[in-house]
Amino acid sequence: SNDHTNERGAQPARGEQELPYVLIDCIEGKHGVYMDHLEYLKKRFCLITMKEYLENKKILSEKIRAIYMWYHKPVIDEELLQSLPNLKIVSSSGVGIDHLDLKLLSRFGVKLSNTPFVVSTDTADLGMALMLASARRLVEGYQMAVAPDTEYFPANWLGVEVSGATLGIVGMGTIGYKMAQRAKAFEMKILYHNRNQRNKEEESAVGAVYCKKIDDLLQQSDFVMLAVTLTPQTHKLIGKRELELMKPTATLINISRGLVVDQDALVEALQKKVIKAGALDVTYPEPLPRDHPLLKMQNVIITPHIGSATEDTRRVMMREMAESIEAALAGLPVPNEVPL
Ligand SMILES: O=C(O)[C@H](O)CO
Repeated sequence: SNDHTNERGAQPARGEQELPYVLIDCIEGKHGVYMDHLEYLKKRFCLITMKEYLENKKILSEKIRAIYMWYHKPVIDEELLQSLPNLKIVSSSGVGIDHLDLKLLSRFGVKLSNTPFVVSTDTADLGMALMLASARRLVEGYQMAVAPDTEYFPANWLGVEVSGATLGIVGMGTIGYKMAQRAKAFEMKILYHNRNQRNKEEESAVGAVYCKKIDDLLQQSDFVMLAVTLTPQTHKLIGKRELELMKPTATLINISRGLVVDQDALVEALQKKVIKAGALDVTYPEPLPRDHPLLKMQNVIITPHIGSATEDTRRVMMREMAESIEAALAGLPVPNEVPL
């Protein structure tokens, strides 16, 4: 796909500036960036796939100046960094950076950028969708509606009410706050737990009440929404003890990272009805092995890590990633730079 040419398919003419070399994986197939975006990228960069890089390491290693890390690929390790002496920036898609070793990047003097804000609206929308779908049993309802022998019994097809219920948001960052804005429109009572309390204006705009202790939030919420970043502090934040603090009628919704929850403890809590239901956009691993108990439970909904998966958002993400690379290579302030 790439013969180290510029957008017109020709080697740059003498005197014409060579496009900066950017390492990218997954430019084709179902994991790839969109074809029209690829055109956009090719106008700005000389794209080198991982395969091409490995085949022509000697020629390419000094030329590559940026990595376009689309959905955690290529995997960046010490060996790769060592082989790229002129690498200036890793531009990573999405908000989460738990797939990267920040200390390693900083040791190699490589900058990092992500796309933190553009994903928030869609991810909050998905949190809402999971909460509603779980509470109103949409997946089961669909299965019942399309079953060949279906019969409708209005009296025994019951979910739980979302409006007026208490939503506990764990992690009141950009996504958490957007969740609160949506939940307000659903007339929910909103509790939140966060490292730092939001200011009074922000709290009162959405009617959110701060719980300094996560335990208070867990005990009072009908829906617990996880919207924290995965860090050593939030790793398995929700375990057996926390699940037991939740109401037996409560639902756990996870739109952050699978590892924020002790998944074995969650399976057990759902099996034993310690909590009512789970709605998960994230698990570990992803996807789960096909025989995993979470895939067989009636009270669990799982989506395939699609928080930011709308066409519009993914397009903005791709563009922002390219802009961060251009800025870094031009020595300009890098939009969405992650401090290392
Ligand atoms: O962090 C994000 O933005 C998504 O989960 C994809 O990595």
